[in-house]
Amino acid sequence: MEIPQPLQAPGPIKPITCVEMHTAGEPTRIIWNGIPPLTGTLLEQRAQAKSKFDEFRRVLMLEPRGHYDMYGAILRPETELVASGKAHIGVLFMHNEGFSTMCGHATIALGRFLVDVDEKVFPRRKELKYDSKSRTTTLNLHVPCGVVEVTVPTLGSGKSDASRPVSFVSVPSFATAISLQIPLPEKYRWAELHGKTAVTADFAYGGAYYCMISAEELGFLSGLGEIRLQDMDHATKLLKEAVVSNPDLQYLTQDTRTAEDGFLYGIMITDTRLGHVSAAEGTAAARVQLDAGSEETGLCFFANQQIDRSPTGSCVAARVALAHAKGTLSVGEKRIYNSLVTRAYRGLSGFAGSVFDDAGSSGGDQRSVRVCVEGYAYYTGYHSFVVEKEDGLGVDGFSMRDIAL
Ligand SMILES: O=C(O)[C@H]1NCC[C@@H]1O
Repeated sequence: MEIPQPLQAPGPIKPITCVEMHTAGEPTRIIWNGIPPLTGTLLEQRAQAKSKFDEFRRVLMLEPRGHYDMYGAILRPETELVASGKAHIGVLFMHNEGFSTMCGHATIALGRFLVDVDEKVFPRRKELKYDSKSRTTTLNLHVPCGVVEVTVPTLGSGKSDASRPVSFVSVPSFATAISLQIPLPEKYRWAELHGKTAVTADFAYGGAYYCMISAEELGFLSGLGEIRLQDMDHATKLLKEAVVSNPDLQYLTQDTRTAEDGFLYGIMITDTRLGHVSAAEGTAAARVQLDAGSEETGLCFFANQQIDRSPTGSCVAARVALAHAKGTLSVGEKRIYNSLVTRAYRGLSGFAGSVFDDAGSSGGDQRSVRVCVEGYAYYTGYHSFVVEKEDGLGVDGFSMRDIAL
């Protein structure tokens, strides 16, 4: 793929150049040029991005260049694991509130992008191995939670093949609590509870920490069949606050390499009653399908109540680890995870998730499994962003939601 040249904008403006993709409807703004100087290990680079250059995130994620639900990936060609040969390239993930530890949908998009670009953008591109039997290229991506192995379908020309799914193998993933009662002090209760003072939920890690709760348990008795976004936003926000503020529940998110990464990233509302949808039921004919035995739908609120359009790859890893811990998904068995978008638009495909291997058997944590997540990503365009010096808004991105809600 030809990478476009940055705009030659007037004045002392540094253009930021991005390629745009979507994975199951969720955007990834891949930033490859105009990135501020970040040095050291990947986590040190993330700390500098947070403390010194937060305007870089705000200007690209928030309005008028982004929107409340925008997602970004910053390429980091130099990291400690790239230097030691354990990874080919690093990446930092960002969203409306800050930086995340892992992102599956962006990993799927990055897989295609990194196979398609040249050494100018991806210095170690030449080191990637092409397997002619499976017609795939594999690469190791250094993400804040560790290293994920990405397998990208590749055409004879060396470019990525959009007609087959990209897959990645997650970092060791595990359930942290099954059917846990979460007490809800009065200030954390919402209308649909109708007097209930606690809810039951599951917790799991898939590179980031998630809480899984059924729509019914939240009080939405029609499940995700009736989508009440604002009410679900309110309920998940309160539930997250109830978990995060409860000292007895801190252990649920404290099992990571760094204390900074042990936080509850998202609430996934599940609905197992919404099983398979035939192509005829969707709004578009199915073009791509992943084969799997079972299928379920979810809606994920993450970061500052951002809504994932995709089935949330890192949460698929968490959900597969959870299903395995519950004994409902055996090694190698595939399950399809839909988002509301992939359920509605059957021209898109959900993510397939399966237990890849038992991380415990290779010397890791006994409870952990590595999960294989598969999905499709597509290019949507490219941007060269500028900020003119006369622009009164400067680099202060805003969100209409903060003003209006
Ligand atoms: O697919 C994922 O894992 C992500 N999508 C947005 C929120 C998560 O980081």
